[in-house]
Amino acid sequence: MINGKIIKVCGMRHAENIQEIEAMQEIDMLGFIFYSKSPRYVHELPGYLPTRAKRVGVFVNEKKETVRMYADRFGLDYVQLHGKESPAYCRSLRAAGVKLIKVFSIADSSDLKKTDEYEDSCDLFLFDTQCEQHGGSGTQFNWCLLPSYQGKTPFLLSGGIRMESAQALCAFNHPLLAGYDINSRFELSPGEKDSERIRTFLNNLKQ
Ligand SMILES: O=C(O)c1ccccc1N[C@@H]1O[C@H](COP(=O)(O)O)[C@@H](O)[C@H]1O
Repeated sequence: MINGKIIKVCGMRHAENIQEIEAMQEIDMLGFIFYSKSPRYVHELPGYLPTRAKRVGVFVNEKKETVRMYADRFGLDYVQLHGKESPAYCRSLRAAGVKLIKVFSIADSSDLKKTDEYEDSCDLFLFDTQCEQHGGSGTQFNWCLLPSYQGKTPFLLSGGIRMESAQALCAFNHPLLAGYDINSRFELSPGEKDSERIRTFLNNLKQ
């Protein structure tokens, strides 16, 4: 955590890279993408999985049985849902013992209204940029829309966060901002994170 905010690094898949990134004690969550159309898709069990950082599995409109299978096989602490999953779908996975992050793609403030029916069904929301590929666009959305979020579920901020975003992130606040999720802007290649860039970003967040 940095300044009380969760730090999540998403799109991991190589054992050594996972170990290297997990060694940064500020990082709380590591994400694994189980969406086969993603360039970060995890097609085989990595030789190392995090033991300290929480494991987050990312899915898009997947069958519940498949999500449960991955949750068991990878020992997932959280599932992060980027598709059109319903509140009932979220509740039923949560009842099976996994924590739930529901993603909302934000293009205008009406998209924030969609969170209403998911209150009490999720542990965290995640606000991301609207894009065709469901996530990993590397593009930032307009954070100025977020003050109109008046729900009660804490949220992670995502979508195109990059090293240069640190100053703007420090200046941005919301009572329910729980943390930041970084992904494609910190890569050497899809699914391989650049530890130096991440280290610099974390240091900049501390200032
Ligand atoms: O990264 C992907 O390829 C991806 C594919 C499908 C769904 C989600 C995906 N990633 C998530 O997208 C957001 C934003 O990423 P970025 O910073 O814009 O690259 C993040 O939560 C990733 O977990």
